[in-house]
Amino acid sequence: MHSPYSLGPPPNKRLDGCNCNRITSLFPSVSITDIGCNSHSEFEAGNRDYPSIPDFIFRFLPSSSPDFSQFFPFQISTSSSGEEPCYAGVPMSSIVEQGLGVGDVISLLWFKRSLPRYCTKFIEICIMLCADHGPCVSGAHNTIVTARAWKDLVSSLVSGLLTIGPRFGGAIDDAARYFKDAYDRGLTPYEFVEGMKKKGIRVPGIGHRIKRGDNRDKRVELLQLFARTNFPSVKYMEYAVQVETYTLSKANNLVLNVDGAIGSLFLDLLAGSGMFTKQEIDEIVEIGYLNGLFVLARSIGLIGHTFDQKRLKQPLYRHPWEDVLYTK
Ligand SMILES: CC(=O)SCCNC(=O)CCNC(=O)[C@H](O)C(C)(C)COP(=O)(O)OP(=O)(O)OC[C@H]1O[C@@H](n2cnc3c(N)ncnc32)[C@H](O)[C@@H]1OP(=O)(O)O
Repeated sequence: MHSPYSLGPPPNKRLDGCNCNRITSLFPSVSITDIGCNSHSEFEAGNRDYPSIPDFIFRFLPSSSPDFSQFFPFQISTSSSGEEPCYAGVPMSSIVEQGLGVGDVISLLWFKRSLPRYCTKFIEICIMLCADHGPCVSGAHNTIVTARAWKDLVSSLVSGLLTIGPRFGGAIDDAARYFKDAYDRGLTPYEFVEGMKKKGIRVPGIGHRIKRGDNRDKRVELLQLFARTNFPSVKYMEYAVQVETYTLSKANNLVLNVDGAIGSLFLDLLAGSGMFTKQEIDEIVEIGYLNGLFVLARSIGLIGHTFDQKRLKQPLYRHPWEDVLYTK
């Protein structure tokens, strides 16, 4: 009787050796003749005409087989094996012909699906608005100091990126996590904020060094305007605004910051677009996809700061000693 594995085309000549022995041990129902090896003596002679394990799996094992995916520890959605690369199955030519943008590419590569245009436009606005915030913020400062030490582009870039974290640009995921949990549990802003205070945790997405209740962050306003105009629902964002109203009653610097705006609005995108199951939303929030938006965006600005320092041939940075309090 024919094994189901023997239905594929005959193996091509391969350079990576005969794996008959390993294939037959991985798949006990496969005989060496199924995969084109005529005898063990050929196998023992190290005949190189027979399929490699990946070749065998691709060509002989049905992709519906429960065994299939376990043999691919690197599972990717960018295919480079055909005539042109594909992102999550969408060929590059189609991406270009349809006039898609970087938001669409992110939706294909990160979320593995084509999202509606208002979603990909929102992603693009996040990236544009977070690309730079001047030279004085943590990331740009580090990058500038490194570039002025005449380090290369990659070193300058990563020295800035490494400052992204809970206090600077890296609070988007936590903002999404905490706002989602509080909203889904029906907590009032008072219960949420005071509960966080009892736990000794600052509310992620709230607070700014410079911005105040009477000097709002323009980026937040722009994101809110776009979402209110284009999203089917902004319930998480409205909840974050209610939290902000409460925190502003405590201190004038406790505004909804750009991390909090992106975090809450991305929850609205995930929940309102109808493109994600509840389980997928929970997984995205748990894994933490959203800080990636800030990392990607700010890389644009940090690269610009590196080029500025090199073009202007800036000398080695030395911090003014007047700032330093020398103690014993
Ligand atoms: C692009 C961006 O980087 S946006 C910022 C992303 N980060 C966050 O959202 C994390 C949460 N926020 C924070 O940690 C802060 O608000 C920061 C780091 C953003 C700004 O902090 P600063 O302006 O330096 O405020 P500072 O640390 O001096 O705090 C002032 C007071 O406000 C309180 N406070 C500040 N932020 C919060 C917050 N998110 N929740 C509750 N209380 C807060 C502090 O406890 C402090 O009060 P205390 O002195 O009685 O303890």
